[in-house]
Amino acid sequence: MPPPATKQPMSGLRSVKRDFSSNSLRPASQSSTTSDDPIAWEPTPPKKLSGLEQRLKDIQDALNSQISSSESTLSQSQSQSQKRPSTSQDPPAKRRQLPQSWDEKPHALSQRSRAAAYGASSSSRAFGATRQVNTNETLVIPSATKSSATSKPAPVFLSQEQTHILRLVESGQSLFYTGSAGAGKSVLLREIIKSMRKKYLKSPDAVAVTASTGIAACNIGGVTIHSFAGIGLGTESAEQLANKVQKNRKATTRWLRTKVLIIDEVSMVDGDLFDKLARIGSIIRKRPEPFGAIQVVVTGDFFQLPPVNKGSAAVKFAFEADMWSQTIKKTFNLTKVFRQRDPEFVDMLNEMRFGRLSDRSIAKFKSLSREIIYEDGLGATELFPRREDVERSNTVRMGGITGREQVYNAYDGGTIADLQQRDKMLANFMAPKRLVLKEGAQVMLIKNMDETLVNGTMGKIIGFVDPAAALDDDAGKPSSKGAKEPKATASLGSRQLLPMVEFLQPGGLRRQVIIQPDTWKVELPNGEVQVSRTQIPLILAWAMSIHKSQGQTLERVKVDLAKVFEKGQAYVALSRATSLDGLQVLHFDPMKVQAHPKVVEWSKTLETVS
Ligand SMILES: Nc1ncnc2c1ncn2[C@@H]1O[C@H](COP(=O)(O)OP(=O)(O)OP(=O)(O)O)[C@@H](O)[C@H]1O
Repeated sequence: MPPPATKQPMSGLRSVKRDFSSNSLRPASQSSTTSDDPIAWEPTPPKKLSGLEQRLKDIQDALNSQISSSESTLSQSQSQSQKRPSTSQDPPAKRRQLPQSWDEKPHALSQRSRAAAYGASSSSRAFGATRQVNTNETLVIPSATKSSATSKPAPVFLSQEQTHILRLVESGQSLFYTGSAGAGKSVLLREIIKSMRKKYLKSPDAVAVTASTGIAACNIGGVTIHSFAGIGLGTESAEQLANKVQKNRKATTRWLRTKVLIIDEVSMVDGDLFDKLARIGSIIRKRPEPFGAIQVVVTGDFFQLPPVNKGSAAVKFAFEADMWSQTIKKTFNLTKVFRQRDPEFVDMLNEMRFGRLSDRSIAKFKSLSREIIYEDGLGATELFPRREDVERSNTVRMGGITGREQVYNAYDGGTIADLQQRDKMLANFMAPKRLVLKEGAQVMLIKNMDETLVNGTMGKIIGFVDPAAALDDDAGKPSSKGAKEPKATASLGSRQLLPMVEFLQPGGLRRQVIIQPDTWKVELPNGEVQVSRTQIPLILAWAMSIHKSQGQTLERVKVDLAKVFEKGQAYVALSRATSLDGLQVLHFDPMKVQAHPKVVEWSKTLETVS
């Protein structure tokens, strides 16, 4: 029998590919210690591995090989079907030795901490105890038992649609591209930024990377559009703002040197602001064209979060700006959805995006109120509209575990002198100023580390490692290169314990990693670092704000729609999930998932070309 035809997950109006012209658009310590000292890490890690970093790498490598060997032990005692089939071509297993100090401290610690982290479970599986609950109202997701140090997902290749847009940008076209949540807008944007920076290699400040909000800007390594433009809050008229910019040498230079202006998350850019920016560009660059003839590349999804409302004034979207159609010469809609593979879920989300839910989808969303038990012990991330709810939820969960605790205070830097503005900008970083971690805490990685450890990967703290002690045990011994490295700790600064996390990867694979601090920067196109933060790239992940979740891909999501108040919020929250099985929705109400009428109307004016 031929296999049933599989449906390709596509975004809304998926039978058509849109390519519309502007004309059609309307305008580890031994005891329970808590360290609270600031971390004195250097903001920029050295390229060459220092002695300490090399030691951490050795520990990590040894840990990886240990995971592999423990997996084979586990496999033997379990079903043969879980074994990786071995072939005669398999290379012999390479045995790595843990440094002596690791055996004495972190490894022993890791055994203890697992017991603490996973409660009564004596299972050798790291992710929690199993629960034999399976009723009609409960979904039980069994835990996988595999471990992995090196699992690699397929590399991402741009789709034809994405490549086409990239080529147009490379040819100098000003354009806007959109697409539903998970259609690969951010992936494409990263390629566009890379390519544009390569194109203007000799004048790095020619490429201005901006976004509507600080969080979105941080996600793409750029600045807010306000910051780029040098307009403060931007409340004055375009002429007054241009005057202000002209008095600011740095801001004027930025406007003059920019050849490509990238604006991400445009749904949150106010229409009046768009017009003002277009006009300021003309004035500063003394060119009549909008933005003074800078190539403008805009992306975002107007069905997601709208501009922040100014009091009682009606929302004005960027596509309503007078200058929109004069600036944007081509508009594209990415039609293939990557985040969700299940066509039913993709269709449900698209119906929600357009505010046209079928009875079937409503019934399906309502059925998602069931409890989900993840037997590997990693729960869903609950998404809340308000930050206070996020903090309360994470604090309550932290209070419920008894593992050892470590406090990491971020090291902040940058050129901004205005303390209020600096604090505001720092608050946009995903990394908090003060990060409290505990053994057993559910965490999310907030940096891409490699192909499998990416922003959004979930895990649990299984212990804290003292890398400096590991080095001291060998102090005075020659390094692999023969040189003594007694001062290697200087590259990391303090002797603070580093968290060891067991991450859960696609397919249930587990991976243990020691997490080192990382640095986030808000950088102007000329390389000036306005603010920077060095912190451990982890956040507590029992709860997260919907605002911060924008742009994220999450496997386990819980949303209580009773708390959602803004149009687009429900769509953003629910579309973070990769599957229906990993999504719990409480108080589903079709009224809560309305699309903004202006956006629905606007989307109808878009010309479609097959
Ligand atoms: N060409 C591609 N091939 C395979 N996977 C892709 C491709 N493009 C994007 N993805 C994957 O799809 C997921 C969603 O991508 P991305 O975050 O870029 O979507 P988005 O349109 O920006 O979503 P949102 O609007 O929700 O922020 C990511 O996991 C990403 O790795």
